[in-house]
Amino acid sequence: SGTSRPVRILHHVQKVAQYGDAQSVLSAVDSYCSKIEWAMNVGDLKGQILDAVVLETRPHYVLELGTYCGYSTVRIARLLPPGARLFSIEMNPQYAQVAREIIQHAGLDVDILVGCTSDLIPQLKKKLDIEKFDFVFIDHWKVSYLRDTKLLECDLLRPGSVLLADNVTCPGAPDYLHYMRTSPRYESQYFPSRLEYLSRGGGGALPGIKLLLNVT
Ligand SMILES: O=C(NCCCOCn1ccc2cnccc21)c1cc(-c2ccc(F)cc2)cc(O)c1O
Ligand SMILES: [Mg+2]
Repeated sequence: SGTSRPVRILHHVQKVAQYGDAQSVLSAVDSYCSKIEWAMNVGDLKGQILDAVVLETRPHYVLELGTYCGYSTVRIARLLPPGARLFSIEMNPQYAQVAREIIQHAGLDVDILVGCTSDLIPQLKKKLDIEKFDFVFIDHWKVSYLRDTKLLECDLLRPGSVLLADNVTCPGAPDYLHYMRTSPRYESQYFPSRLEYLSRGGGGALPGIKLLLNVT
């Protein structure tokens, strides 16, 4: 098909979600990805963990690594107090544009930075007039989690900053997981969950088989 999966998700959101209503945007993405085609959004089950951590942290400066369609970006932004700033890094310009339109449909204001984390993170201090990030959501290349966390440690984190990472067991970020569990700099907590959109809601391709085909 001509369009990309994120574009098909955007069209669904624009068709069924109420403009300015973040919850209806999240529900539209979740119903599309449960019933029509799987996509790698953090999803509603893990999204509830994300919500709880954001609410507990009450962050003012937030960084997200891996925007994709902007689903987790909307999840985070809808819970931030006015004046808080959310920056999200996406390397794929097409995905970044879809995310901007989904975030706009939710009535939220987020800065999407297009590029690779390894290039952008060292520039953030200078580029953005911010001191430190209070909360970081990590959901990009699993092989880059540890390297980018160490880049963040060079002066973008403070005592009490919270990092939350998706997929540390599936697909997995074993080096990151080991580092966070053994480094004296961090208190680590593991939230057991399930891969997004796998509980069969009926309809749509059986995601397990499709996913395995994709993975192989
Ligand atoms: O791969 C995943 N996410 C990453 C996307 C690329 O991110 C690239 N990327 C985005 C900004 C950015 C900035 N710098 C460098 C790379 C940068 C990802 C994959 C799965 C998954 C699970 C099971 C399967 F069978 C197949 C896939 C699930 C997830 O929840 C994920 O998040
Ligand atoms: Mg993920």
